[in-house]
Amino acid sequence: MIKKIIIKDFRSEKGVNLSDIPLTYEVAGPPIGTAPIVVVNHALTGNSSVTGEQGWWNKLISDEGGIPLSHYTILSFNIPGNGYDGTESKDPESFSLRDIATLFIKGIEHLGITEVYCIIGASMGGSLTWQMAHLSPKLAQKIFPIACDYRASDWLLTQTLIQKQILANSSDPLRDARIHAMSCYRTPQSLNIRFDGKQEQQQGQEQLYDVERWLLYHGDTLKKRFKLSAYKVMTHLTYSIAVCQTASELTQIQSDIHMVSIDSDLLFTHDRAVETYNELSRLKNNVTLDTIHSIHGHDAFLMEYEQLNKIVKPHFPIH
Ligand SMILES: CC(=O)SCCNC(=O)CCNC(=O)[C@H](O)C(C)(C)COP(=O)(O)OP(=O)(O)OC[C@H]1O[C@@H](n2cnc3c(N)ncnc32)[C@H](O)[C@@H]1OP(=O)(O)O
Repeated sequence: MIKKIIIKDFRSEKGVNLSDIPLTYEVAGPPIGTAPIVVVNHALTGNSSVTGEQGWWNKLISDEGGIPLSHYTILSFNIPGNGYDGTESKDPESFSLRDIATLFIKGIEHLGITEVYCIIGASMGGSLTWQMAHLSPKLAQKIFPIACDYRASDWLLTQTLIQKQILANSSDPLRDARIHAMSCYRTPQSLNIRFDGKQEQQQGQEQLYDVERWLLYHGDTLKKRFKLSAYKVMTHLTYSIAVCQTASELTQIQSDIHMVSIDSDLLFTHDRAVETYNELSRLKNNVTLDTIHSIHGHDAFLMEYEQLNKIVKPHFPIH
């Protein structure tokens, strides 16, 4: 069930004073106060529905997965304006990722939570995890930033600009932005092996390669469940990832840091994660980096559950 709290006074990074910001969230597993709390941050097109039949990370967060749902309280906020929180943003650039992290921290305080066991998220949700821990260095015992970066790389800014151009100029902006995004979420190898140049005959329909039909399917599917205004909000948030300028500035985080990277990720590339880890682990003891080996690229955080669960599980013991 989606619940709502109101954040009373908030000054955004842009310097705008805002009052009464609705922040919606879901809780799964044991009620708040009865088990260690895990805050889960969603990515670009995600939402607060993490677990259960429709939950987007239900293969990670379940008694069979890496985070046993019977033993950990899962708290997940909707990013304001993501289209699942009942609001529609008039200005997609009103919040930065740092603003969202501040709002989530205020939300946690509002719910009376003083200790968080873990903050976890992947992709933009992973960057949000870095940002929350950087803003509130003692908030969580451990953090899991997965397939993400603490600062938008020039490569990510390149892809974001393409996304913005498509959103501004296409006659079917959400579909076309999704198609381009899917090409960043997979690898050439993943698509080449899967589709192998095939072209299924479709009676009475335009003849397309299977990969083209798959891309169009994803474009059309997103249009059915996502608002254009929300996609613009989320695209701006991706653009605004700027926790700090150098990895050494992340040392102020007091939580144990468990980074996870995907060796074939074309969006948040593995070499950047290794650089961050090398710099951080030189200065700080409690940092680890695990690598998911996959041909699929960025999407592997939603596909390679055998590996992801194996990495995460030892950090979520059953008490
Ligand atoms: C900055 C950030 O935060 S980025 C992070 C954002 N990440 C995302 O949004 C994730 C995007 N990726 C997806 O959504 C992926 O589909 C995943 C990772 C969830 C699942 O990947 P896969 O298991 O390979 O599934 P796949 O992509 O093939 O999707 C399956 C669907 O495609 C359909 N499909 C498969 N092949 C074709 C084809 N040739 N033509 C048309 N449809 C097809 C299937 O019928 C199925 O439909 P259904 O979901 O309605 O049942």
